[in-house]
Amino acid sequence: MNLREKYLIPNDSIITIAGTVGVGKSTMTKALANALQFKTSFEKVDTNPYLENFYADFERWSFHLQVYFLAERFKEQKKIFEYGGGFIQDRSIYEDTGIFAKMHYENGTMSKTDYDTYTNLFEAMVMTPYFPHPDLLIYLEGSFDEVVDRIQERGREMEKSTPNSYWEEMYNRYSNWIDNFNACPILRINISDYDLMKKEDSIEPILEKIGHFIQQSRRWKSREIIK
Ligand SMILES: Nc1ncnc2c1ncn2[C@@H]1O[C@H](COP(=O)(O)OP(=O)(O)O)[C@@H](O)[C@H]1O
Ligand SMILES: Nc1ncnc2c1ncn2[C@H]1C[C@H](O)[C@@H](COP(=O)(O)O)O1
Repeated sequence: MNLREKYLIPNDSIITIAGTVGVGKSTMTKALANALQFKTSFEKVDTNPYLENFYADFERWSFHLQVYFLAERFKEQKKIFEYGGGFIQDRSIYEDTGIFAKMHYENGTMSKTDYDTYTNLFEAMVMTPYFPHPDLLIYLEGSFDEVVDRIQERGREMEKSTPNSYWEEMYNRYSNWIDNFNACPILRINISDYDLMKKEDSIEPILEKIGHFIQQSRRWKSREIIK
C-alpha cells in the first residue's frame, strides 16, 4: 500500500500550500508531491520577467507583476482542472490578491486605478468553471525570526536586500489574512513541528492530518449537495 492509500487521500485531491515568503512552501510542495506521487504546480521565480525590477522599484512595476502572476496562476489552475486534480500547488491565487496586491495598494505603491483593474480581472477569472477551489489549503507558519533567517539562507539577492520592515509587514498581514480566510478548508502547520531536511519520515504525521481533513471536508460537501 502506498502512502496516499495508507492515509486515504483521494487521487484527485488539490492541495495548496500557503504562507509568507521563505516559510518553506516549495520545500513542502516537493515533499508532499513525492510522498503522494502527485503533480506539482510551482511559482516560477527564475524566469519571472518582472520580479527583479519590482524589488528595485515597487511603484513602477507592482501592477505589471500582479498581472503577470495572475496570468501564470490562472494557466496553472486551468492545467489542474484539465488533469482532474492530483496536484500540490506552491502558493494560492488567494494570496496574490489578499496579501500582495492589497499591501501595495494600501502602501501607495499601486495606484487605485491599477488596483481596481487588477481586482476586476481577478474576480472575472476566479468566477469561472476553470477555477477549482482546493480541497485543502495548508498554511505554514513560524516565528518571524525563523522566516527571515530562511530568506537570508536561501539567498535570492533581490529578497536579501529588501528591508526587514517589508517582510515584517507581510508576516503580520499573513496572520490577519489566515484568521479570516474561508474560501476552502485550512490545515495550519507550524514549521517547528516537522523537519523535512533531517527527518524524511516527518511527512507522515502531516499526511495523516491531510487525509483526515480531506475526508471530513468531502463528507461535508456531499451533505451540502444532498440538501
Ligand atoms: N523544514 C525545513 N527545515 C529547514 N529549512 C527549511 C525547511 N523548509 C525550507 N527550508 C529552507 O528555507 C528556505 C526557504 O524555503 P522555500 O521552500 O524556498 O520557501 P518558500 O517557497 O515558502 O519561499 C530554503 O533555503 C529552504 O531550504
Ligand atoms: N503576487 C505577488 N506579488 C508580489 N510578489 C510576489 C507575488 N507572489 C510571489 N511574489 C514574490 C515573493 C518572492 O520574492 C517570490 C516567490 O515567492 P515564494 O514565497 O518564495 O515562493 O515572488
